[in-house]
Amino acid sequence: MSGGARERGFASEVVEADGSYEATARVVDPGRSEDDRVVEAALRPRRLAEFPGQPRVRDQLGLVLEAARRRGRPPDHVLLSGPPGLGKTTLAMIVAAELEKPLRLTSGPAIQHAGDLAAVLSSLDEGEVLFLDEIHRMSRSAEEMLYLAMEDFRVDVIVGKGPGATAIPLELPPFTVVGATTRSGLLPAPLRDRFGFTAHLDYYDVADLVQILHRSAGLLGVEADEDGIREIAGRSRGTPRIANRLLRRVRDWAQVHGEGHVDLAAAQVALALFDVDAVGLDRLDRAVLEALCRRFGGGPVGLSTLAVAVGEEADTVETVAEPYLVREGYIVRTPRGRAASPRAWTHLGITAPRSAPLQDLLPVDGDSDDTAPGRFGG
Ligand SMILES: Nc1ncnc2c1ncn2[C@@H]1O[C@H](COP(=O)(O)OP(=O)(O)OP(=O)(O)O)[C@@H](O)[C@H]1O
Repeated sequence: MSGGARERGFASEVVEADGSYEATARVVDPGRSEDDRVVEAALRPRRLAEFPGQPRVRDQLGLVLEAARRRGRPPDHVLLSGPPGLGKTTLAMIVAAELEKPLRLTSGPAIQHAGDLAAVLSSLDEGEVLFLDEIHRMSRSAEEMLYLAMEDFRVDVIVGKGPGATAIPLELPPFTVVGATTRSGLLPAPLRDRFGFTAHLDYYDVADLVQILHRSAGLLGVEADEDGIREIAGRSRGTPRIANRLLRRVRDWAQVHGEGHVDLAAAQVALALFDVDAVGLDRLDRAVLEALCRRFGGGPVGLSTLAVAVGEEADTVETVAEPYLVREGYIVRTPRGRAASPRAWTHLGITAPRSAPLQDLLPVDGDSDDTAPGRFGG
């Protein structure tokens, strides 16, 4: 996000300070790496009509924006939720482009004090779009200031300290907030209520990813055939960011080992080289499944024991491998630990022992956030 902002020279840009987009060696990581940062700016669809997938969100957002345009007023504030890499930043940019207004970008972690937010809000021009990424990570004091600003287009600037402090109201021109979050459950209700339009982005199905990959291949000048694109789409975990990244790795392979043409064979060999299997699992994912099935008879086994078995930190297993494995139904989180589901045994090509715990285990309630268990129509 911030790299793209810099390239476009937006007037106010706040770079996220928490390292949440830091580079990662995992080719199937849904987070943004440094390498992605550069390429993503070029691959983002610019208008709603060019945005493949998420048809409901696209139609609803299109209606909200068109109505606002006809009224000549800024639209309601927009909240976009969903896992990383599905297009929240892209849609925020599209909102501004469709309204033909500038976009300001900042993020929750960058707004730690109400004063930080006041500075951004007071510099907005009429109709501008303010993109607040990771909005659930804003400080409480900034959140309270945002309620007022979103509802009444006003901020109270506190002058002075202690008993002598006074609040000076500052009128703001009407503007639109586009908030993005991977954890909508963490947003306080009063903040959520200020958004007139809320959309949840879901994982993409393979057909949508195929469309996205064809478009990206065109923009990158990569020759790619349908079978090659399909193969990449099927391994992309329902996530456009991962799809675009895998396409670049297959293109690299094709350029070094062939004529640069992305076809089925190139996709299969290149993605095997990068340890991404036919359904998008990587080495860590498979290590977790192998340990669970081969060493612990399918579980249930505690997270820390499982982590030791795969030689990783418990936190890494829980936050990096587990969300996708749970979402796709390979493992189940139970009150007594992690258990392999029938899909895990099938994927490893092992027959589950009769004693394997399959049906009698219930998932733990309240485990989910926007990044874990969901649906992937791949
Ligand atoms: N529907 C789509 N069509 C084409 N490309 C897409 C689509 N959605 C996302 N992308 C591409 O995927 C990449 C990641 O998208 P984006 O940065 O908008 O995701 P995000 O949801 O904001 O992620 P994060 O939560 O990490 O900020 C970009 O290169 C973008 O162009």
